[in-house]
Amino acid sequence: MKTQTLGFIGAGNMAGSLIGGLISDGYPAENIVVSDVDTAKLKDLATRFGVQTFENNRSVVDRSQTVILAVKPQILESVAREIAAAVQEGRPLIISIAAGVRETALDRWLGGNASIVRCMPNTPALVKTGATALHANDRTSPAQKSLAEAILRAVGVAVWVEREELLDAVTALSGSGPAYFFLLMEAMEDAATELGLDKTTARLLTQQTALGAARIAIESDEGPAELRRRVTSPGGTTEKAIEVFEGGSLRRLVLEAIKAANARAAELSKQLGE
Ligand SMILES: NC(=O)C1=CN([C@@H]2O[C@H](COP(=O)(O)OP(=O)(O)OC[C@H]3O[C@@H](n4cnc5c(N)ncnc54)[C@H](O)[C@@H]3O)[C@@H](O)[C@H]2O)C=CC1
Ligand SMILES: O=C(O)[C@@H]1CCC=N1
Repeated sequence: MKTQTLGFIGAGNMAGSLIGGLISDGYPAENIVVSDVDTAKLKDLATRFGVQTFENNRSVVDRSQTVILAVKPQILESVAREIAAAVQEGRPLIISIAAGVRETALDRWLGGNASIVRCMPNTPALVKTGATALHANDRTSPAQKSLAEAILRAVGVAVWVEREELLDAVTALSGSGPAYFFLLMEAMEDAATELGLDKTTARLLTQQTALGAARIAIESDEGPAELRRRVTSPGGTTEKAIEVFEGGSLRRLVLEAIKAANARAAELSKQLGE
């Protein structure tokens, strides 16, 4: 996989996260090409990672065995139509990371004969701790599926979903999910500073607590409910905090938030064409 040229159209947050993760996994920078309409974004990625950059999307498609479409969902149709003439039967393999854009719509915009893997990664790909779910259209060969999986697995975990619609749920869970944890971290930091800790100490303790909790959750055979119980001494401090969270319907709020993100993904797909 690392000998093939991998192209990115769109040099924003998610492209930067994937490229950073791939390069730290040993993907040669000279085999990564990137295009964007924003030259400052291209300069940033070239400086940070040493990748080759182009202002023309076709230049990336022409050079690549695999192209990752990393533009906003609303821009994807115009980009796909622009590169359609360069997309032949099954080549290059197209990987779309756009939220809420269906494979059938993308295939139509690309001229109707593309091998498409649609996936939903997340920004922790930058530190090789990404979580990605993938789905492929019928035209994608087993070798192309393995290639897409290898690319995403290089920057974290990668799982396949059976039905494409489930990518909306994945988007709501792990695509957007890092932001939910950051929100909780922000709130915890603010609370700690209100209790008198200085900002630096509050941040460090919050970050390490998040990391520690995630690592225990990953390494333990037990689920989060049991791990939580182990922190919660009867009559102690955690119990009081958990009572406040439960009393404030945190679970209902989380359910509503994730359902709202899921609904937005479905709405995007209706707006952008199915
Ligand atoms: N940011 C995130 O956490 C995640 C984002 N995604 C998906 O990734 C895609 C990109 O999102 P971000 O990186 O956050 O957006 P972004 O706004 O940071 O990056 C998009 C880039 O596309 C460029 N662009 C705009 N028009 C273009 C054109 N015609 N040709 C080439 N490049 C063009 C922009 O200049 C920008 O640099 C979206 O479809 C989003 O749904 C998926 C998973 C997570
Ligand atoms: O907020 C968004 O629409 C994108 C998709 C998942 C994360 N960021």
